[in-house]
Amino acid sequence: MSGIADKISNLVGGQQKPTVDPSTETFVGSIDQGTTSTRFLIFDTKGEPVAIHQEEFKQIYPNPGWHEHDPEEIVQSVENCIEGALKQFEKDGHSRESIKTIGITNQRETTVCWDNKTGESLYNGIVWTDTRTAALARELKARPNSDKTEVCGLPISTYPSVTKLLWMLRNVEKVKKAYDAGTLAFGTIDAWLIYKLNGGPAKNIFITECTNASRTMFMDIRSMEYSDEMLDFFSYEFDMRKVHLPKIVRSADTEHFGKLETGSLKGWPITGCLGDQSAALVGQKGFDPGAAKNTYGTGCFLLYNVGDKPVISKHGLLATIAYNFDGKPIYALEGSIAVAGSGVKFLMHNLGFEQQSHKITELAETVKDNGGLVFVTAFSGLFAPYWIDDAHGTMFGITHHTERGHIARATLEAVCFQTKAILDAMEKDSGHKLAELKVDGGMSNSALCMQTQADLVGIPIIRPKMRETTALGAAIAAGFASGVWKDFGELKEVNTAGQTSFEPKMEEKESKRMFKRWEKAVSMSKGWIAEDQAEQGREEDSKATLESAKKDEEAAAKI
Ligand SMILES: Nc1ncnc2c1ncn2[C@@H]1O[C@H](COP(=O)(O)OP(=O)(O)O)[C@@H](O)[C@H]1O
Ligand SMILES: O=P(O)(O)OC[C@H](O)CO
Repeated sequence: MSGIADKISNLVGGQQKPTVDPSTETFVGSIDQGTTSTRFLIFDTKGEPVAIHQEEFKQIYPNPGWHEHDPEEIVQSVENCIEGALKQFEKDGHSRESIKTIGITNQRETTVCWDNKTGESLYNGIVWTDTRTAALARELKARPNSDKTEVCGLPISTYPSVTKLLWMLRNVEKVKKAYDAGTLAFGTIDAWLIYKLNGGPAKNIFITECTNASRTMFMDIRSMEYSDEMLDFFSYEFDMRKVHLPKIVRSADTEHFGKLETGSLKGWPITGCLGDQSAALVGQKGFDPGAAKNTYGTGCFLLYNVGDKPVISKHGLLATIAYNFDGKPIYALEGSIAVAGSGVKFLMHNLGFEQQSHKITELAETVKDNGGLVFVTAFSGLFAPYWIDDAHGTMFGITHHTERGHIARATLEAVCFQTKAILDAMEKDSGHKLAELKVDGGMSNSALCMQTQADLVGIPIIRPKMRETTALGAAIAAGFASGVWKDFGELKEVNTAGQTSFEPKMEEKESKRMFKRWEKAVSMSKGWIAEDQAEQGREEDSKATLESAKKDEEAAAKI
């Protein structure tokens, strides 16, 4: 159970509350489908969550560098969370009729392929962190005119959805068959959820929201439509126009997202959707150009609002859609870090350090500094601003003095160093220095991590009391579409009370020295996948897929 869930259940104290007249109350539901867990929250109009249910789901790592989710399990987790939160909500005396609308926010880039006749997924979802496409990304980069950042805002890497789709077309028999039959549907998690929650093929609501679509590499970030140039570029082996791509719609919309077709909220409308990092920017009310937020979840993502025109980075950042409520898109510069909380989980699950995340912070507090240890947590290569896909996780500076506390501390510091590198790049791209940085996400619970962050970037780090900002952002999008809130002014009081400010305390000389060591470690973490290994990787991809297909067939034969 998350901190906020603890808080709510403490407030509720297990007691039955008197029933409140639904006509005097207004709430907005929010589905938050993250990388490691799903949540459903119900917010009041002051942006306070009054009910939450959270469920973790399976992380599947079939081979080194591979990371998958079961798409059906994800849908089930959403349905379970809705039921769980609603039960709590009604136990507290509220009526489901007072929930006006529902928003969705989700992990981005993770790619699902399904058959649009049966509505069944054809393979596990390939998660945004997955690096099996490193060789494929290199192959794409080597093609003529492969720098498409001007069009879609993203560099070619293992990260965007397109490489995951191409991999499935090459390696997954069922996906290839659906492609040949003309029934192959592709989508990110928003599209998959909207399709399934609306009842799948019966209704065939096949749409994607624009902040999510901007992570596929198929969308022109200016026109907000699929780009012919991008579709042509990726159509050298398979024709991208033969794959069904969902229609791109705005983030706040009363016409296209449909409604829930099952469960206790059957019939409730969905009127908002945002990729999770865009949602966090909205939840932090980063509506003005120059506003920024950094979300420390499974990964860590810094979004900087650049206003109504995209800024194409020259320093390793991404251009992305921040949100589009009314047909006038707002853009952001983004610095994406692949490993943040997942580094903490790695220490817990792979190295057996502790069993709870906050204990990793406590372990890090047992030492006064990193003891000279630097941990480049490049488990998925290194994302922004470096984009080194052949980097692997590497620890430098180990001596007889090194203990577990140093490793825990270096794990927390890794995300702070990368954030510093991203802020430096952002300053170069935008010509502005941030005055403060707003933060949220699970790992921002770690005061040690946030203090280290302030020390390394030299500006105050502002952490709100209510840190479910991602879910709040989706609720805001849905609430705007359906008239719960009418303008940004009405959100002035939302989530402002009780924030914590971490002020920089470290001497600049020391923070510079630490950062220099980090940069040295980054340069030494490169080149861990040699060309021949990359090729071998491709052969192994095919072998592994054949094996998994064989297992599927054997399982099917047993039924
Ligand atoms: N006190 C803490 N110290 C360090 N890491 C933490 C702490 N609390 C939570 N985390 C980390 O935060 C991550 C979960 O954050 P969350 O925002 O829920 O992620 P997501 O939305 O990606 O699923 C986990 O990886 C967890 O290990
Ligand atoms: O699950 P998170 O919060 O780390 O976010 C995942 C991102 O959307 C991936 O781009």
